[in-house]
Amino acid sequence: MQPSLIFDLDGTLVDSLPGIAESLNRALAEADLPSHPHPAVRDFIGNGSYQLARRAVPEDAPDSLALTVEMDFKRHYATGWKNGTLLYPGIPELIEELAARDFRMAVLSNKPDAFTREIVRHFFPSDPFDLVVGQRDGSARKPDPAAVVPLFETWRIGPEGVRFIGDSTVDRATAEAAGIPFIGVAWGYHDPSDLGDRVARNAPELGRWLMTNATDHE
Ligand SMILES: O=C(O)COP(=O)(O)O
Ligand SMILES: [Mg+2]
Repeated sequence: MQPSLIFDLDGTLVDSLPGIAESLNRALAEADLPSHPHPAVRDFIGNGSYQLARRAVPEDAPDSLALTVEMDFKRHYATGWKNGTLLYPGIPELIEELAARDFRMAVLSNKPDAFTREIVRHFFPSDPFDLVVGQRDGSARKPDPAAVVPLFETWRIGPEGVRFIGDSTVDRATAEAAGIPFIGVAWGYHDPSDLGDRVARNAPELGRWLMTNATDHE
């Protein structure tokens, strides 16, 4: 039986850095704050939109300013993501092949839930995921292992039947805390050397690992 697969979104399925950086820098400009180049914004991504804003404003800025920048970021990103989000090479083919082989799949992101769903719907119109979960008020957020509970409930399985695929130390920590085997991807926003000993260099390699692993467990 194939394992069920949890995919991270930003930095794993899609390169969302250009759209995030553009919307964030517009929000910062509105608050008369300096903008950040893309490599800096890349390091702010991973813990959701509030942390994105918090890391982008001066360290001694009050939380109220970070909240304002977060709100304005979301306002710009509601339309801005469309011009600055791209699928990584090989990802649509990989997801299609996994779906054809009856892998059960989900997306778990720290991105706000509405954006997560909209982006997944846009890039994966065939609806290959059983569940798409983003960040909602009051819901558990990666690296809290409780974030994966809705997926276990949907699939009615425990961690041993699941694989977690992500680009960040946040994903790795979530998987480890939940007892799920983790596979890192080297093309995202974090140093691959921080992602453990299974880090795929490209989508075909990830596909081979996932499909071989499936056969191993049959
Ligand atoms: O937007 C973020 O901060 C992170 O999003 P991700 O969990 O899909 O990588
Ligand atoms: Mg990510």
